[in-house]
Amino acid sequence: MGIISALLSLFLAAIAYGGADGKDILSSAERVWLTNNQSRLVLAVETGYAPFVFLDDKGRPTGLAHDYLLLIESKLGVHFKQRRFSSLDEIFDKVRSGEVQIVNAVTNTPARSRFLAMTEPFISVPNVIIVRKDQSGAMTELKLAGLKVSLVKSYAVTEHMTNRGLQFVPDIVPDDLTALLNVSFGRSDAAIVDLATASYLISVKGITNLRVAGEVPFDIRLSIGSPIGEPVLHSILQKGLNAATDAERDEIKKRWINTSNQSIYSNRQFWVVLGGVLAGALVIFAVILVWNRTLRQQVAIRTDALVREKEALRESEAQNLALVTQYNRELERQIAERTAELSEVNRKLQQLSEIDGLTGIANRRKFDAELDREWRRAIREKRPLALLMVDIDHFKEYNDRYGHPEGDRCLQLVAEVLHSLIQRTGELVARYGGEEFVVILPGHSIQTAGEVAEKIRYTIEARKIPHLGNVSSQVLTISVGVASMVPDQAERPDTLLNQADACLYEAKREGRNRVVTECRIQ
Ligand SMILES: Nc1nc2c(ncn2[C@@H]2O[C@H](COP(=O)(O)OP(=O)(O)OP(=O)(O)O)[C@@H](O)[C@H]2O)c(=O)[nH]1
Repeated sequence: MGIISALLSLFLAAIAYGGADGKDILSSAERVWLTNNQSRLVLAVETGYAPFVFLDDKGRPTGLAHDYLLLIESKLGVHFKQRRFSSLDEIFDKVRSGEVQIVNAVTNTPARSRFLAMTEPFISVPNVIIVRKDQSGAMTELKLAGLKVSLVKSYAVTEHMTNRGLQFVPDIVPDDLTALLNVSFGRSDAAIVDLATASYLISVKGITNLRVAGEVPFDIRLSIGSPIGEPVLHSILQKGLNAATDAERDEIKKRWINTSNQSIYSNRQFWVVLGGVLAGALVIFAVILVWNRTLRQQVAIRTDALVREKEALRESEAQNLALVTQYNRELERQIAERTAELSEVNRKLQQLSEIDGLTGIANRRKFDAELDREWRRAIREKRPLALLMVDIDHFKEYNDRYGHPEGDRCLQLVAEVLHSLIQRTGELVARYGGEEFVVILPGHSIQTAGEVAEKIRYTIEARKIPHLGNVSSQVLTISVGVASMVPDQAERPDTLLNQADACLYEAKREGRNRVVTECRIQ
């Protein structure tokens, strides 16, 4: 039954583990043992031993030693149960009580070797001398003489340094960070801290003024410990550790220990990166230059096109303006022409409206307006205004005997005579209606007006125009009524008109062919 169980375990272990090359690094017995005991194996995880083993921001175990343990787990094809502890002393207690079987970051000492079996050290970290950057030169243990040096209490390296009879002034501090800060703030001249811890704390805490100045000949050598009573486990852990390749070890080391205490400028990778960055910058610069030039060319082309468009627009506007100006001038000329024509037409219309169509002298409308004007002027100037009223004698007889057209010619003849005799400024001859004419004589007294009237009468008679109907003389004659007065505001032009008309009536009554200047209004 025992043999069957062992074979089954071996079979299950073979199924559970599948190495990359298909070979198990453990012996069959070890694999069986591991499979049977894996559930009781507990890995102690120390939570505050940075950078070797500690908890990250999210509370997950991490660190250099933890990475080694993960690597070993991968090599062995197992996953150990974990328990967390805040101190190594606590872990040792649990090892002694059998609750912890694996301690993954522990330095071998004679005391510890009494209950822990240690693997070969998987990492050896030098203890280094840390100084401020403003302290130049390399450091050795001997050069520490006379300087104040911070060392961490109960560290093996502290015991080592104090037992060497060196002439420095020891400053014992509780932890690595205090030692580093003492140097950073000038409270100590130097600190002895392992390179991994120094590198980790300087980076994480952002301490920028420290540098590694040298080493002390005492390394930290970390091993994986297992209870002294578990030799198979010790062998398994050692085999897992042995399976780690140099490349894997280097990778873990690089991840946690910054060895670039030398100048960054001596780092080839730095120059490669710098070269790459510079080359990239050069390419970007060239691209920007080309782009810039292309943009400038495009801007120049576009600007040129815009200038040409603007010029064309300006020319077009100028042409349009010239056309509009020319058109406006032509319009203005035509308007002026039309206005002049209209003025002329209006003037002619005005004239026509004031001229008698048959005789060509002023008509009744013109006469009324002129009489009114001269009446007011006479009032203003207090001068006399005279009026002649002329009527052809027996004109009905003339028409009847010679015909109406001949009558018209007779009227035209009388008008012509009147017009030829009445020429002075302000004087006016008008056809009053039918065969009656009127003459306005501004400034004439009744006497001078009578003289003018007589001259007219005489001239007409002297023409000897045959008028057989005019029984007394057989020629065309006229009768004239004359009136003259100095008008005043109280009177109207009708007064003068009525007076002249009354005199004309008197002339007719007295036998015609005569001038009457004095009469009474009936
Ligand atoms: N041919 C012509 N005759 C006109 C015109 N206007 C008026 N007459 C005529 O003039 C005449 C006036 O006649 P009457 O008023 O009787 O006066 P008269 O014959 O001149 O008589 P007395 O004035 O008393 O001497 C009428 O026969 C009208 O027909 C006109 O434009 N042309």
